[in-house]
Amino acid sequence: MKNLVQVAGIIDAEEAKLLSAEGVDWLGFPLRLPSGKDDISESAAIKIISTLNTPQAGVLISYLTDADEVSAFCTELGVTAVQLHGDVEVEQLRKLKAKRPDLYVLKSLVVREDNAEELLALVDQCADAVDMFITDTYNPATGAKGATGLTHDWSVSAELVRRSPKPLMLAGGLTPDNVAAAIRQVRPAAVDAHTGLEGPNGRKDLEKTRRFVAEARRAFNDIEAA
Ligand SMILES: O=C(O)c1ccccc1NCC(=O)[C@H](O)[C@H](O)COP(=O)(O)O
Repeated sequence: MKNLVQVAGIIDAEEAKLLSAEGVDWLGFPLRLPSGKDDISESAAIKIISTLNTPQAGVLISYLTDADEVSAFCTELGVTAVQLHGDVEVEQLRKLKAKRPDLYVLKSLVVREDNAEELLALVDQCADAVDMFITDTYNPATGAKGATGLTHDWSVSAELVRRSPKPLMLAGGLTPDNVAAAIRQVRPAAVDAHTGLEGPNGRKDLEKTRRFVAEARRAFNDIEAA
């Protein structure tokens, strides 16, 4: 799996249609968030996911940590990929892969000021139990681990790419203006954006999405050719 573009935080069918038309590969649905403030209902997400055609896919973004619960929720939603954003134990990751070999499992690595060594150790520990890692940015002011709109030190993500035997998706504060530079520095297999593609009304903006996809594709091509 490489050169993939994901956009997260889908709020309705109209937004999903816009993203699909602009060539976004994976659509991320954050659901059952600890805040209790999901942007979309589960029934609306199920409807949208049922309209997506392979290789396009819907991805559950979740803080669930129990393999059985994750598996059941993925079945309910009809997703083939799940992004685990919580502190999931490696045993649960192994259990999930054993139970659901059909499910593409992404494990988040949330980058803080001083946790690079911890994340490198996590990669060593979990790599056999996941299909992909995703780096994201911690916001110390709010405690948020996702959709912060903040970039992190990309040299940490680049080091994680070099260390990981599994592909890595880069997220955290990516926009049409910085995604190409991020790809050139980090050399990830995939990129993801959420708030950086929103307009003032909080919906994904057509021009930002179009530019993000074009810039990402161009940079992926460049690093492949180099
Ligand atoms: O997208 C969310 O609403 C979300 C909420 C809580 C945890 C994770 C979440 N999303 C994970 C993602 O893949 C986001 O796109 C990622 O955090 C990047 O967001 P942004 O920095 O706004 O581009």
